[in-house]
Amino acid sequence: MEVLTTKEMKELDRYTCKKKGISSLELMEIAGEKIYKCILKEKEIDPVTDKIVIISGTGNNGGDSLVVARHFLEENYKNLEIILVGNLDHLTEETKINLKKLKERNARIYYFKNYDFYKDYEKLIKKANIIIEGIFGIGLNRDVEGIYYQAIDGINRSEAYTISIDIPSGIRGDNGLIAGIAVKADLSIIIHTYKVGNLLNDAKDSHGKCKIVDIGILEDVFIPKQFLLQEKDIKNLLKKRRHNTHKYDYGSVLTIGGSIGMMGAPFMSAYAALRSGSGLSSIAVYEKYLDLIYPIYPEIMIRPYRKKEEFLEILQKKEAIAFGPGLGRKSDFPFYILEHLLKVDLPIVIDADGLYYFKELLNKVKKENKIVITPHYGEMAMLLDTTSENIKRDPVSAAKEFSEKYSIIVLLKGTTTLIAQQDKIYFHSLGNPGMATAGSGDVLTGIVLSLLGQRLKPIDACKVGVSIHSLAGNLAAKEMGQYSMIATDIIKYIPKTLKELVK
Ligand SMILES: NC(=O)C1=CN([C@@H]2O[C@H](COP(=O)(O)OP(=O)(O)OC[C@H]3O[C@@H](n4cnc5c(N)ncnc54)[C@H](OP(=O)(O)O)[C@@H]3O)[C@@H](O)[C@H]2O)[C@@H](O)CC1
Ligand SMILES: [K+]
Repeated sequence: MEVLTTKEMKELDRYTCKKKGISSLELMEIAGEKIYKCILKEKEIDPVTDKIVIISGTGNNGGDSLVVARHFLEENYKNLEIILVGNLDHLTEETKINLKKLKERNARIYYFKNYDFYKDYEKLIKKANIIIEGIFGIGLNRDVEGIYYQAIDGINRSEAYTISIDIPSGIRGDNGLIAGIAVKADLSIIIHTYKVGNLLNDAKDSHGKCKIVDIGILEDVFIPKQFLLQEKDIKNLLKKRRHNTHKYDYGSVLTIGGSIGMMGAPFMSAYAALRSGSGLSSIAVYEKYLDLIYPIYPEIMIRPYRKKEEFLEILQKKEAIAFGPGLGRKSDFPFYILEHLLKVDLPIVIDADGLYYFKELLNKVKKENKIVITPHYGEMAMLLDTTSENIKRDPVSAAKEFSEKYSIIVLLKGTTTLIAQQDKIYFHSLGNPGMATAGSGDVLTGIVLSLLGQRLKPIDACKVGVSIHSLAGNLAAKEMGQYSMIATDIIKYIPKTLKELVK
């Protein structure tokens, strides 16, 4: 399923109208009807006892909500009030026409034009047990203030079941950030497909359940570049094992990492790799730190190195490398190691402190390198010499531009994780907030490492890797709860996840 920018969505609206020979009013009519039907499918509403308030803005999102209102009215829903928020001079043509149609049907319409109306607004909302809001859609272009702020605040104070049209009002369509305040919906009915703002940053905390409605948008000349990853997209990428195989067929993988106080990180990566199917999994650790290791997992080999020759020896027969978990930033040796790794033809996943060394060696990256980097927003900001706030504002461009510039895959971790391969972006949105816990990233690194070692293409290793990580994380959250789950719990549920995925 593709993910659109707001600009692309608007262009497709226009294109569809032109190609089908319909007006944007007619397209709004289709949207309104589909939204109305979707509401009734999702929520049982009694025409006599339920109290519905529909809150409309002056733009076309409001227009959609007014069409919905008309359908309720025509189907004899008795307790229906409509509140129009904003200056009537700003009504779009389509919204103006739909308002007129409601007036002709004697709908109960109220106007929230200034602060004086707030008390009445509160009263109306208090009575409602269902709110449908179309204050702002993807046309939101600045912070929410004044009566708009009050309108949204009122909705959030009420206990009514809240339905947002296209996107909860106050969420920015292109980055999912809250513009001062945003509706907290129970259900969001998204028109045509996900827009970027339906997925990133604050989106998940405001949308509630998401439903998509098809309004017949035409995409015949549109080449999508952004996609939402779904379970079906990764299902066939992992094959059943053949009998006539041995451990080297599943890859011998190596995690390079560990330093004082951070020995758990490479262990989690190496162990997650084993649980994800690697034939052999080793840790390369600087000899100085050897005494700090307590070998908790007997299946993992520990390979100390002191000099370059010893390190080269360890690399033999390895299929893939993870560079960075718990590596620290105190020594220069990792520079030499990474410099060497960039010269040999091995897939490599770079995470955590490894990214700090990688930044210094960016000029040595070659097109033929198979590199995956797995930064979170803070690490992406470090790589781009900017702030996390800037990355939040436009994570898609940050990941895309970095991937394009260095011909590497950027797996940018967040509430929705992005995987950028040049100009193509995959959104992955299945995890849960319990996964924001120490070592969770090391586990992801280990899973991706394992899949690279099993010779999946780097892009597929990322797609499958984030999916295994989140699905295992969701199982961990189910049993341990989001507060208590820890990174090793995610590893614990990799087996169950893989059993489901490879059938
Ligand atoms: N064919 C169609 O037309 C179809 C349309 N569709 C629907 O249209 C929606 C997009 O509609 P839209 O572009 O009219 O903008 P919308 O989201 O309603 O915003 C309203 C206006 O508010 C203003 N404004 C912005 N920020 C503000 C702020 N902070 N505080 C105060 N005012 C602010 C700004 O106007 P401005 O003041 O900048 O002139 C903006 O234009 C889309 O989400 C979908 O629901 C679909 O049904 C498909 C068919
Ligand atoms: K809305």
